[in-house]
Amino acid sequence: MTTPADGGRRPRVVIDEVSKRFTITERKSTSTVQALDRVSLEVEDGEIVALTGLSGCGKTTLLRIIMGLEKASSGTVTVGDKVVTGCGYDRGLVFQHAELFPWRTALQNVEFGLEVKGVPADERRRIATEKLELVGLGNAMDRRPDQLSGGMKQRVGLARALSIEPEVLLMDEPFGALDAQTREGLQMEVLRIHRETGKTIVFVTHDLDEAVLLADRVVLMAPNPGRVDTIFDIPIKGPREDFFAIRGLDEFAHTRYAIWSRLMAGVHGDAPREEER
Ligand SMILES: Nc1ncnc2c1ncn2[C@@H]1O[C@H](COP(=O)(O)OP(=O)(O)OP(=O)(O)O)[C@@H](O)[C@H]1O
Repeated sequence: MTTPADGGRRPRVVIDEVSKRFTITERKSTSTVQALDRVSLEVEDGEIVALTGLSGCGKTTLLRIIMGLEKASSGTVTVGDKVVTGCGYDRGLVFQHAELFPWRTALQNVEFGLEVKGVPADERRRIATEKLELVGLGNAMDRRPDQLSGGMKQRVGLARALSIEPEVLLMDEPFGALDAQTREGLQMEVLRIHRETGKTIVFVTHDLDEAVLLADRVVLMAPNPGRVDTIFDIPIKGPREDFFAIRGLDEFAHTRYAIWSRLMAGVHGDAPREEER
């Protein structure tokens, strides 16, 4: 790890040998699932990292441990200079479904996290308005969730996560439930917001296009037990918003193919563990 003492940049998130075992009780029998096995990963300040891999490889569990919603069985997660022991305002989470309060307007939903944080009313309104404008919902702030499209609800969820000014934005398949066009619009929004705010972003996706289009690095995980299989550096430099142009690049096709091949090797059971290679 680099530290300020040696002149290097300090990683924003350090995941150190994190393991997670769940105990499952079904009828009269008890079994355990090794959801994560000694996962280590460092995420640089301002970096975008995608977690991908087969169903059940522990992506959501890892994200929830970073968020502090789940406790690791062993190992630690450090965000900034603090070891994670629970939820905190330094991290914001966007879920696959925005989970908005149906009786509150978009503005009031975004204000909710700020209310919990104890921010005074006028300040809450100012911040919530600013974040809704940032995600392009300046004209729909007074609508309730049943008056918003799926994409608009996700934008409210994004604004809500950003309103507490987290250092790290965590997103669990944030666009997985949206149609292709809406999804692409939101992907571009995330890149624009990242350019404007410089937030560190860790997101879970099953969509390899999304992973390669948005991320600086893609972490491919493998199941049984959940672990890091391979980390891919994305060699596409410069602005990413022109998805049409990016998809036409050789680097895009090659990297996507490399991740897909490795993923398929796991599906067919011929992917040795890192230490066995
Ligand atoms: N609360 C829980 N109790 C018991 N087992 C759990 C719990 N949460 C997750 N698991 C198990 O841990 C493993 C990893 O689950 P997790 O949801 O993290 O995987 P995932 O990679 O996000 O899957 P998917 O891509 O299908 O969403 C799975 O075997 C799952 O059944």
